[in-house]
Amino acid sequence: MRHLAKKPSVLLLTYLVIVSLCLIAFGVYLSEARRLIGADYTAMVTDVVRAQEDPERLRMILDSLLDSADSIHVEQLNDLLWRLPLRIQSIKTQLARSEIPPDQYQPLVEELDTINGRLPALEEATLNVNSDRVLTQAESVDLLNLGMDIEEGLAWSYSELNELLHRASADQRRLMEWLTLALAVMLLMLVAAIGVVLLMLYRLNAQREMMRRQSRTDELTGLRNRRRLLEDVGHHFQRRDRHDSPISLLLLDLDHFKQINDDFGHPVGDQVLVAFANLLLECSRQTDSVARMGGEEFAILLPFSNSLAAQRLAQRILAAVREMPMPGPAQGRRLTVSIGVAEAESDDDFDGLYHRADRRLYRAKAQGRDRAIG
Ligand SMILES: Nc1nc2c(ncn2[C@@H]2O[C@H](COP(=O)(O)OP(=O)(O)OP(=O)(O)O)[C@@H](O)[C@H]2O)c(=O)[nH]1
Repeated sequence: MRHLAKKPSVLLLTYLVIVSLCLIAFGVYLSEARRLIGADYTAMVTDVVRAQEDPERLRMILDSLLDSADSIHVEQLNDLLWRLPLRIQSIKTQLARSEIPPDQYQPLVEELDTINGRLPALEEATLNVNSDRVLTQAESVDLLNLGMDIEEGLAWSYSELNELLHRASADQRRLMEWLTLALAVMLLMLVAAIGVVLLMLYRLNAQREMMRRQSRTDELTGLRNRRRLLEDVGHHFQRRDRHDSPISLLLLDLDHFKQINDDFGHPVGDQVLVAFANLLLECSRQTDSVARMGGEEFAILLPFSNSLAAQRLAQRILAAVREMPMPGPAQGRRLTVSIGVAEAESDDDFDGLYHRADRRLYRAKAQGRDRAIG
């Protein structure tokens, strides 16, 4: 992931590939789903099951007719002969509209057409049958043979058709299952792709935020650096202009810090700087901006504080530094700080305020250090 995050072009490419796959899969799903919606096998199966009763009924009617040439049997036969072509035509139409490949049902259709073509012969053979005219033995055998041929043809066609429809229906169900699975996988991929992109955005954002924080933080002490202090200054001076509230600045410089470095080494000097930074945070308020300006020079910007409040803070810091426990080898060494204090005048900008505080810091050094001049 970290590896990928370094290569936005690879990420973009990966994302595009995933999205393209999703779109292709979705397109296939749409076309297949549309194709399948047209095939209503349930209705066809119902029709065929009903049609399967026809050959049985034909056999029964013919048996009855050969037993007794009653006009009711002739009527029943005529009714069936009228319905059979309609049924055959309806099934052919439904097959033509279905998604079943024609080569699979063509032999059945041909058989049904043949049967359809033989129905008039059956009708003709029973045309003159009535209670006054009994069929001869030869006529009865012909009628029976013709009837059995038709009956067997119908039974075979409908049974094959029934099986074909069940196969097609099972294929349809299987395809729907695959399509549903494909859709689920596609959605998962989409969700994963979006997740990856969001995660990357989050990481990028976190990195940018960390870099922004680092660029405005002093690495050693964790205090604000000069850049961050100048940002705060802009903000506080704007507020001062709106509300006419005072702003003061403390510039602090550790006394003879070079000596600490020389006597105990640079790492101990670093520890002293960190301890001093913590002390400044403890002495100041949340709203104050405590910054390390560089080396052993620090600044505290005090919004809503006049010179008197700033002097009081400076005195507190002077006292606290004198008492500050020194790290490890420097224990027992006394640390002091010199402070320049200034309050912004009404037409002051930050440069003016800074220079006044800096001149006073210089004077504090010149007058023997370990003091604040305001
Ligand atoms: N340990 C440490 N020392 C630093 C760092 N930055 C600056 N210094 C040292 O701070 C010392 C500053 O010395 P000077 O400018 O002579 O000031 P000083 O010794 O404090 O004397 P006065 O300011 O005149 O009281 C130098 O020795 C720098 O090397 C830092 O990050 N860590």
